[in-house]
Amino acid sequence: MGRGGIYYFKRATVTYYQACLTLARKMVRVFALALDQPEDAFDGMSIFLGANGTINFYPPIRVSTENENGAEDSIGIGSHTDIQSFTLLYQDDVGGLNIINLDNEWIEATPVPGTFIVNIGDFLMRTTNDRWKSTVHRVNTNRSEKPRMSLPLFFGFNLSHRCAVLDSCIDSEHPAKYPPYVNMLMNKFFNKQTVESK
Ligand SMILES: O=C(O)CCC(=O)C(=O)O
Ligand SMILES: [Fe+2]
Repeated sequence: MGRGGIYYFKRATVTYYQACLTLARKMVRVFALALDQPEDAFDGMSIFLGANGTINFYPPIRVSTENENGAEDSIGIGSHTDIQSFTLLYQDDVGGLNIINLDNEWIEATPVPGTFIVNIGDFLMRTTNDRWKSTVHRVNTNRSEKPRMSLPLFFGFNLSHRCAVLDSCIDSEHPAKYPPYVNMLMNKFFNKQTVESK
């Protein structure tokens, strides 16, 4: 890519990122209503937020090889949940993303043109007292002919936000499972500092 290419790449990336943020800020209003909260309940938490975007590239791996343990080598992403509030995930048409459904089975998240996948993250799961579950997902080795790309935007509430389980997610059968807490990313950062300074 020449220098001009980098310029257009940056411009397209920033434009995409900003459009995702605009969409995400609209989505938190839908989420608030769905959780029986005032529409603007999350607005103030979505200002100085931690929102990271990445571009994931999965090269095609046509030849299957074994590592020293006899297991098949893989290049993908192991099963995990995203830690922020939610993820807006664009994937191209190659496929390979799997999620665990409510029956605890791995299923394909088959690409649907013109759509995003929305993965609930751990932070929103805690905020909703586990009413909304963070999605366990993984990406398999790309065995297709062509490279795969995905663009996740991990949308988190304000890093300093001290958040409690929403009152609308608590009742006599569902007492609050979590004490008030500061945004997890911040906690993670502090924990890391503490461990490293020991
Ligand atoms: O590539 C994908 O479809 C998912 C990527 C992902 O799970 C992640 O970056 O956290
Ligand atoms: Fe993920």
